[in-house]
Amino acid sequence: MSSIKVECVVKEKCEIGESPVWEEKDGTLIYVDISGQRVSRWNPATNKIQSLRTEKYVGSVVPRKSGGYVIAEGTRFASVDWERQKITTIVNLKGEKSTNRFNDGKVDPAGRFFAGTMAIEVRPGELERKQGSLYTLYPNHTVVNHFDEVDISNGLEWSLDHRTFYYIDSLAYTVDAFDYDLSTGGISNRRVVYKMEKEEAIPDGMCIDTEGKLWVACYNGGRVLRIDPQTGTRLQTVKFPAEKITSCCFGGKDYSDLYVTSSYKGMDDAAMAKQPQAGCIFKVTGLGVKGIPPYSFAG
Ligand SMILES: O=C(O)[C@H](O)[C@@H](O)[C@H](O)[C@H](O)CO
Ligand SMILES: [Zn+2]
Repeated sequence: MSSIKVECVVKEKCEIGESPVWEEKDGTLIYVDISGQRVSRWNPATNKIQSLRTEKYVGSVVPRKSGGYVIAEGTRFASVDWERQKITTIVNLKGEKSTNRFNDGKVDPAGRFFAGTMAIEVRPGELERKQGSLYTLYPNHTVVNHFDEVDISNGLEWSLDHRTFYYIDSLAYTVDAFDYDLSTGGISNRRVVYKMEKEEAIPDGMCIDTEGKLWVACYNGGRVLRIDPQTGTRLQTVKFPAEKITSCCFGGKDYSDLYVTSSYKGMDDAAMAKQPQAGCIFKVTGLGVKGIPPYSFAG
């Protein structure tokens, strides 16, 4: 039995930390602070953080094959030239309400950037329902809207054989699956693969391990679950000293550490005093499983 250790490694807090991605070539972790409006890059070797301010709320950041990053920010996809610290619009969403914003996103195994939207929250979890959509930015910069009526578009992942797309609309309290057509990026045949239990609260970001199991961040649940999407069962629970756990990714040597983001937005002084590490990024070691390298946007 391995011994699991949870440690707060990024102490500079995020209001809403999200979208962690491990960069193998530099040994760095990129992530966003959604409402803090920044994209950040943390180097564990030096413990230095570089940040770039965004104009609007930034839902997610992904690596780009040609260098730099792509972000889903406000209602646009934009490229980030990290060297020059410059953000440039790739495409603005057409027909998206200005009261919406991008949330979580991830690149598929063919280099397409999937990201969804939601209404801007009045307070965490309080928002106009069914306003969001799921989009894909293709490498040729066309944008496809897959479906709308989403409450809070969140975690995305692909099965190891690339034939299934996993997706979370948070307020459905489920993890869903679609058949995935890797050649076109098309999705079909939606079904539920996991239903959250009450104390697991709101499903948020997620990632996959090399055994095809999903790690699901539980917002207001202070935990990450390992679930088996084949059987719909929970295999493991890892708890954190912060309730608002937002997302996770594998990283570090051989992708054997789990990096977990969190949020302190909406917490009062009493809650902050009880959870002084809310907003940190945690590292979980000793899980005995590994993740897979992230994909990069191909356009
Ligand atoms: O982290 C995210 O994906 C959203 O941007 C957050 O705002 C929370 O999910 C939300 O507040 C939960 O209700
Ligand atoms: Zn999220």
